[in-house]
Amino acid sequence: MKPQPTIIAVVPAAGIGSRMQADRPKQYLLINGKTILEHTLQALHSHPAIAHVVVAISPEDPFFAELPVASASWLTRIAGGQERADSVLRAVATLPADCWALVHDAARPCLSHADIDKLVGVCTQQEVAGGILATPVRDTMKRARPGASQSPEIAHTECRENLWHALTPQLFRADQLTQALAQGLAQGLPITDEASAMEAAGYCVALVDGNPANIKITRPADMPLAQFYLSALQEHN
Ligand SMILES: Nc1ccn([C@@H]2O[C@H](COP(=O)(O)OP(=O)(O)OP(=O)(O)O)[C@@H](O)[C@H]2O)c(=O)n1
Ligand SMILES: C[C@](O)(CO)[C@H](O)COP(=O)(O)O
Repeated sequence: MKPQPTIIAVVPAAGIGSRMQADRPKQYLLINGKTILEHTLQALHSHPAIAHVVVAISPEDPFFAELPVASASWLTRIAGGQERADSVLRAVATLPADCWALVHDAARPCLSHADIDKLVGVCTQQEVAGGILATPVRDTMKRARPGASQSPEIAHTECRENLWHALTPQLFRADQLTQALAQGLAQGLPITDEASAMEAAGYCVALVDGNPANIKITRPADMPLAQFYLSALQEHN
């Protein structure tokens, strides 16, 4: 049995939530009386394997300082960057090299402790550089013809065998992730999650079958679904 590593959660929360079309960044919208960000931070902080939380906040953000959690001793705020990967790199680069970074979107509040346990278990017991929560694709996948049409034509059907949706958290050693992110960004690669940087750097990354309720709140239609999942989750975490 490998020793349990020190795990620090990293929460990218410096986005503007443009697709949500709200009056504030989506991580500050309320569900059951708390902001989405507070739900996410609480889900991470309340897990016994997580030693500390680092949250990336936009330097122009006027909301975070008003949250009670802003003064928590278990939380460190750092300035986010232009893109999600920049925010994550800035946060992970502050971590001790030998700890593990558990990177989780602020926009995913419906995270269960069971899923964190599953991810940590695979990453500490399998011979992999790290892993990500993910769910196998269930639907037939279509590639659209390029164009700005609201209802584009189908170009072709993609093979969905071995195709997964990447979720978060994504768990890697802080030193390896820092180097992989910096290298991927310097090369101009499309780094939309931590695993894409680690893959580009040649590392082996595990797919860990996670709960599909762990949705990323992105558009207005996601809010009632997130409220349903959060209410169900709060009986278990
Ligand atoms: N420069 C950025 C951009 C995004 N994020 C964070 O990355 C997570 C996932 O990104 P996404 O869902 O795309 O959030 P936004 O970028 O805010 O949304 P949009 O693309 O609709 O503007 C979110 O918690 C967001 O706050 C970040 O920390 N720094
Ligand atoms: C990291 C992520 O949530 C995995 O699916 C996703 O890539 C974030 O993408 P976004 O466009 O930054 O929301």
